Amino acid sequence: MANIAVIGAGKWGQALHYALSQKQECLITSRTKRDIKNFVDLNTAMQCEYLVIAIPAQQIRQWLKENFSFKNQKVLVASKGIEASSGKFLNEIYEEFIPRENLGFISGPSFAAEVIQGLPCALVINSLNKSLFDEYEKFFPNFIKTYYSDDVIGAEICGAYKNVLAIASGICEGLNLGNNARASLISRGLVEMQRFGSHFGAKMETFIGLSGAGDLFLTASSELSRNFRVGLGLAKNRTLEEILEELGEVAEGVKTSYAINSLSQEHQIYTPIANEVFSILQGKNPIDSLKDLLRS
Ligand SMILES: NC(=O)c1ccc[n+]([C@@H]2O[C@H](COP(=O)([O-])OP(=O)(O)OC[C@H]3O[C@@H](n4cnc5c(N)ncnc54)[C@H](O)[C@@H]3O)[C@@H](O)[C@H]2O)c1
Ligand SMILES: O=P(O)(O)OC[C@H](O)CO
Repeated sequence: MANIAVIGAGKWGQALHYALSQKQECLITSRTKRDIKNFVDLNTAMQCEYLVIAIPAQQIRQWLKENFSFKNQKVLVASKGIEASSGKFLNEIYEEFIPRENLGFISGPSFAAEVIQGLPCALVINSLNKSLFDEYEKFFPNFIKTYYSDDVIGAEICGAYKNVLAIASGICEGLNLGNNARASLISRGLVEMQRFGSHFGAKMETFIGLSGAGDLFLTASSELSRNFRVGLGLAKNRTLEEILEELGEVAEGVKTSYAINSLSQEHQIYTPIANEVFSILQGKNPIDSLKDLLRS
């Protein structure tokens, strides 16, 4: 009988299901039935001791309220984002439903499209409970190297913030600003997200590791990133509605930029790149944003 299940059968849920099926049977469930091996209904999945939850950040609170009842499950959160309506980090939302010692958060550079092909990758499992890492580590296949960190807030901020910076990088690419501009944007973005993170207690080392620089470099330099593609579309003056409709998948950086904009105002944190992404999403011309960034 399988003891591990993935909840959410989008791109990342399916890739994690593929990876976690290499060494043991792994169940998967979703709102709509899918033709995937070991697809089960939600109730069956919820009987598992280990649950990997891969649904978009903005839907998590509602999903937990409607579907989750705690029976000592050990939960690995696979989403990357900050709740826009409240500015809450995912660990704060999850802790309203699940004790923190039963929670872990995945971070690091990991395009689902590559994981589902079994290409090598390295991930971090972040938890205040090291034994949760020890238990989950055994489930991962040989092509994924797992690292442990207890910096839950640092990993979360990296995973969420880099999506906003990937939108900025896509805009930079779409405007043909060149390699120098992109390298400057990415490195100043790294400094910016570290400044934001340290305000909330994140550790410096997290930003220079897989969760920070690793995921930022990946997402901000490839068209495989949905967030990067949102930026490309914005640079071509396409509307956000058109871009998201064509994407057909979640681009967490959009709503996360709203959350960062409010949090940075509330806590007086200097976040110029994220603020410009927010303004562009509100209709500001990207060229005006560029001029303002160069002046600030
Ligand atoms: N795709 C990747 O490469 C990747 C890698 C790492 C992390 N992530 C993160 O994983 C999360 C999911 O991304 P994805 O790529 O699977 O997105 P996706 O758009 O491919 O799929 C999202 C899934 O969530 C489900 N969903 C949407 N609203 C829901 C709700 N209210 N209740 C239950 N399920 C709901 C959808 O049915 C869909 O199956 C995001 O936070 C993303 O940042 C994605
Ligand atoms: O396609 P994106 O932009 O959602 O990025 C996917 C992953 O977070 C990369 O690690």
